[in-house]
Amino acid sequence: MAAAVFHQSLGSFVIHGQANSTTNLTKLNSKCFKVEVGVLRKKSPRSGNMNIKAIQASSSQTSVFDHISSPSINTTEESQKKQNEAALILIRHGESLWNEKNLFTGCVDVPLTKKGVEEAIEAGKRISNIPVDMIYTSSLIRAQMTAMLAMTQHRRKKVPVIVHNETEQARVWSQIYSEETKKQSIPVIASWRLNERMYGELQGLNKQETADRYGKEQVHEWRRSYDIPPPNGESLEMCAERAVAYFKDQIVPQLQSGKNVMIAAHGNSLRSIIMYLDKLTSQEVISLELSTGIPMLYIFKEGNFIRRGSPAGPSEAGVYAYTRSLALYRQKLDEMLN
Ligand SMILES: O=C(O)[C@@H](CO)OP(=O)(O)O
Repeated sequence: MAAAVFHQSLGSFVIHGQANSTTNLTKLNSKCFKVEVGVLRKKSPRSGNMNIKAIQASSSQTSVFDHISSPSINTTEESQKKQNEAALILIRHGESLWNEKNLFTGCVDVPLTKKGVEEAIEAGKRISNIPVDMIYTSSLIRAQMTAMLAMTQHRRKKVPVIVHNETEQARVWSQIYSEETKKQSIPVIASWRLNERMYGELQGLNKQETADRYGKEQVHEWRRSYDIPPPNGESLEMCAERAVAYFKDQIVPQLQSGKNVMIAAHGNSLRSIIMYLDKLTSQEVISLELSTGIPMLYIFKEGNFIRRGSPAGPSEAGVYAYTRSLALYRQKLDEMLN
């Protein structure tokens, strides 16, 4: 079960899955207290001012999430733009073979473990009622596997199709010649800018052995500080320069046009994006931990990102109560599929 936890003393929070997960490095102490998933009022003043009832009452617009076949719920691109509302799902990849071995991975391209595959499928179940129009992944296989496995669970059953624009030939050779087939597809765009932070000379080293050798504090600084890079690697700040820039340049315009977006990426590239979305300070981001395979939902509305936390299940009431659009989308899926 996912939970978001405030760290009272630091005023920041962690997002984690199983308490005993090997990838969850967060130690919860007595100063931490749980809050309802997705209601991070303290760190999200924009969302903190709203309660669910108020939001239900205020969201009387027509749906922006509807690309399913019923004509009664289709909206034009123009009205989507006007409404300016879209879902944003972030997923850290499932456990990789090097997570399992406790090795620094960074930009080394290793696949998921069996547990990672299961985590990705579970993540997919949790978001199976949330609309997805575009998928962004890093160029690394663990993020791409996660996105594809998660989408096998989506109730809408659109087909994720990797966009190949790396050369003109690749672009031409991967064309789809049916408008109907295109409509039933979800473009998947892979970019190295969403890759894990490049871990430099730590890549391939065992995390425990490195801590034994250089000291726990030094290794924690390399792993979690904002601006201290590991030897010949990227600091979180350097990672943010490419990942957040990509998010702002490529992904925000899609959200602004009403497209619902899923991003499958990595612990640190997502930490940098969440730092931007939640306006965390460089001190607060130190305590931000993401477990493997836990989806997190934001609503983009009127230029703001409103954190909705992690859907614990495909029908979690809180998620759907939040916007009329999401509730309608889910209802239409129920009607279509039942
Ligand atoms: O090894 C890595 O690439 C990352 C993510 O698994 O590790 P860390 O938790 O140290 O940032």
